[in-house]
Amino acid sequence: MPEFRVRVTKDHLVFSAAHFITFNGNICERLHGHNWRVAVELTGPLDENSYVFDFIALRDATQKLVHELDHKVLLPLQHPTIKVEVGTKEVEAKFEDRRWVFPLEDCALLPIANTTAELLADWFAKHLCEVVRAWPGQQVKFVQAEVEENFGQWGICKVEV
Ligand SMILES: Nc1nc2c(c(=O)[nH]1)N=C([C@H](O)[C@H](O)COP(=O)(O)OP(=O)(O)OP(=O)(O)O)CN2
Repeated sequence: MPEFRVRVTKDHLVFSAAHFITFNGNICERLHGHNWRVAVELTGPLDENSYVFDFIALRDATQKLVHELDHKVLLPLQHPTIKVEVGTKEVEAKFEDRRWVFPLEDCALLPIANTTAELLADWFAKHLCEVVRAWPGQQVKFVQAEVEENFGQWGICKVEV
């Protein structure tokens, strides 16, 4: 049996956002930004339209997620050492003796452990999985999301539906 996939990537599937990650234990980056590009791919059999999944529906669902992150500060809610406290108007992030305060509306509060390209791809893939699962008649097997942090540097996550 041939394997079928659909893939969507567009010039507008890009979000400009700020973040900082930790790596190698306790090294914490300075706050900085990227123009992150997103591509998504679904694998599965063909339906009665000879589609794996409608490109348009996949594009629009991905665009909604991109919009949630665009022009935001990306903050990880499950980081072991970056502590994020969400107030009514502001968000405070602390790492060791460093502290950042942002307006609440400027933040994307993400249930992930670090804002790496890989974990952002995981966030996209899991949200798209929910969209796909709710789609009538779909038989998609895998959802893959790819996030490019800088030119040619992609984090990729593939999840089973
Ligand atoms: N596998 C991963 N490796 C790295 C990630 C990641 O998410 N997954 N992230 C980073 C940092 O966030 C870093 O900021 C990457 O940004 P980049 O601009 O590519 O790195 P530079 O500091 O070298 O910036 P230049 O503008 O290219 O000098 C690192 N690794």
